[in-house]
Amino acid sequence: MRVPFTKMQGAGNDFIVLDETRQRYHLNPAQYRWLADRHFGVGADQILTVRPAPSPAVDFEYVIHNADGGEVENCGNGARCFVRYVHDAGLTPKRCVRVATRSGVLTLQLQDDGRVTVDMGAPVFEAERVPFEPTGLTPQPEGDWLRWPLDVPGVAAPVSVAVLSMGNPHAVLRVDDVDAAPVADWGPRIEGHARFPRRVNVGFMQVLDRGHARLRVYERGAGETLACGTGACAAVVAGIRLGWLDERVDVALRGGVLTIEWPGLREGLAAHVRMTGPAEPVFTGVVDVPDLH
Ligand SMILES: N[C@H](CCC[C@H](N)C(=O)O)C(=O)O
Repeated sequence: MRVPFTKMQGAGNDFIVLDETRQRYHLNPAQYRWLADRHFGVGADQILTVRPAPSPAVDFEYVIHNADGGEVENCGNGARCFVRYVHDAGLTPKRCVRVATRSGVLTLQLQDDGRVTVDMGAPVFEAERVPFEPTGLTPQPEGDWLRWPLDVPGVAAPVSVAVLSMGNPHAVLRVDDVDAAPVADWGPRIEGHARFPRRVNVGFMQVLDRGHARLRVYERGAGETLACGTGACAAVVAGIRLGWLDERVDVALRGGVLTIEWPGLREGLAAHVRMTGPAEPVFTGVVDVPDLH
């Protein structure tokens, strides 16, 4: 099947954007995996699909598939690329766009300097809504929150993780040096941990000062990416609640810098997280997607 696409990236997290506002391609997980494959397909961390608004309350539907072909609830870097795409493609004259995802509605604002600010909604802390299964673990209180001593197979001592959702699940670890962090070793062991029924995105955060952090993320369904927007949001929210960070933080990831703001300790935990960062088109193309099952 011949499918036009636009390749985009947000802080090095890269995407294939498919426009289904005029026709549906009805791709299956094997075909999404093929598209994302960096040797046999186009190559990307995620595939983002633009669909018509499902209700008058939003402008578009925003659908996300990981490189492993699975559909997921949210993608922060992708949201920035989404609004850049729909504006540049002339699908909307608006510079502020509301989109429906599987996990809720996001508001996306194109800034004059080309960056994009996304209202990512409120973080979710209830374990059962992440979802996370803490039964039998003794929480470790810190700041106004807690961490969990996760028993990671093949790792001698329990690993302290903060657990929360940005619509998608996140486990956040604090490390002294992201460059030395065991991302490739611990990432998959935690991503597939039995206490995360829907698996989890794993963030490794180094706190530089109360307004600056470095972060690497081993993403659910994609492996380590150069940046993870929801991961940056989750890491900053965790750092604020645990007493390590102030409410506005510049997060340096391997592919770029994201600014995350969350006034949750001042305005209440239901305060929304705001993320600002880049969104760039890279190239357009047409690809013949094979029949795969
Ligand atoms: N791997 C994530 C989806 C993409 C998130 C990331 N690319 C972002 O920018 O938020 C998950 O399975 O929940």
